[in-house]
Amino acid sequence: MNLEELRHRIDEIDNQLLEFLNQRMRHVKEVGALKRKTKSKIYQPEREKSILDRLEKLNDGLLNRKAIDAIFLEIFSVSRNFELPEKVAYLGPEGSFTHQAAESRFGSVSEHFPLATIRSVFEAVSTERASFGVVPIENNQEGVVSETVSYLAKFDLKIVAEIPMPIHFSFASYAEKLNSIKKIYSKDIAFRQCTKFIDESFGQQKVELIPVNSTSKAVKIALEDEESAAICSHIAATESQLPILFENIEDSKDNYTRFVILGKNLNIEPSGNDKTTLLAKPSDSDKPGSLASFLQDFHDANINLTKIESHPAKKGRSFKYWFFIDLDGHYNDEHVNRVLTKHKKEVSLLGSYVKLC
Ligand SMILES: O=C(O)C(=O)C[C@]1(C(=O)O)C=C[C@@H](O)C=C1
Repeated sequence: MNLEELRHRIDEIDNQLLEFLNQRMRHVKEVGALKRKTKSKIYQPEREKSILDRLEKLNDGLLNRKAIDAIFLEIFSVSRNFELPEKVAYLGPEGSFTHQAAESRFGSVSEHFPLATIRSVFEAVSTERASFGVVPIENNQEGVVSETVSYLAKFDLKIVAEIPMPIHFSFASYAEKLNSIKKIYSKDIAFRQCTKFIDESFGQQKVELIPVNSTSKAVKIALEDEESAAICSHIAATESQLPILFENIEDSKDNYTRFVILGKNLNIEPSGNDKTTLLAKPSDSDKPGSLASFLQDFHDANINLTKIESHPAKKGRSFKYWFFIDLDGHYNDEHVNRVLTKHKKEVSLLGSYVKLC
């Protein structure tokens, strides 16, 4: 087939795709109407995951799982916006890794808006200015984002989904040669995570590393000054059209950040592969063995705790700690529910959601 014939075929397939997508949206609108009547929630990540899993199994063509996810997550996003326009607050600024994470899950049709602090994302969801909020909760090189954990304890919000995302840094600048660069701007965490690249590229050369509040801010400064560069996200450099000189300059290729989606409701159905997050404040925590006996109940119920981190309770002058716990399973699973009910006075349930990492 020549180019013209191939394009003709593609056009015909696109026409059919459009017709099918419109058919799909008609059903989605009916689902939306049903949900309004029964007051059930629009975003159902466990249903989306089961569609993606089914399509992956069914698929015998060229598309891989990543491609299927990219296409269908965008379709789900359009669907949800048909049912009810979605507003998503994220920890900004625009071009931050949290922005990238939010768009990867909510698609580009949803309205995303950046907020300057983690606290303001929590407030936006609490006051229903946003239907969902996206914040980072931990990085596998740096540990937990304790601000997020503190606000999970303070606000009455739930984790409705998690987004694990590989963190890649780009090196962007208008400079034509590396040796004309005198200053590099970035967040201090990014400098820490790109030390090999900086040492190897600028070991002999005098270059100033200047920490700023965000990698997007670093891009803005580097746009104005050809003798400077930014270490930033891919999205931040490309949106501002700052040329990327090197990609993936991070020391560890296994650098992942886990983001969480915050919502107001807990009612996410079990998917069969779920994670539950809790904040535990074991009573009598001053007594020897109280934490051990609390944990023993999880062990006895055959519940796998995948994380336990102590977190300052920030109550008065005392040095009391709470425990931030992740476990395998859903709060509706019989064995999980039994232990949570036994400890209901000591435990705040932060959410059960599809396990992705
Ligand atoms: O099945 C539903 O509950 C829908 O609202 C439809 C749909 C979809 O597009 O397939 C859209 C949003 C939900 O998050 C899950 C699935």
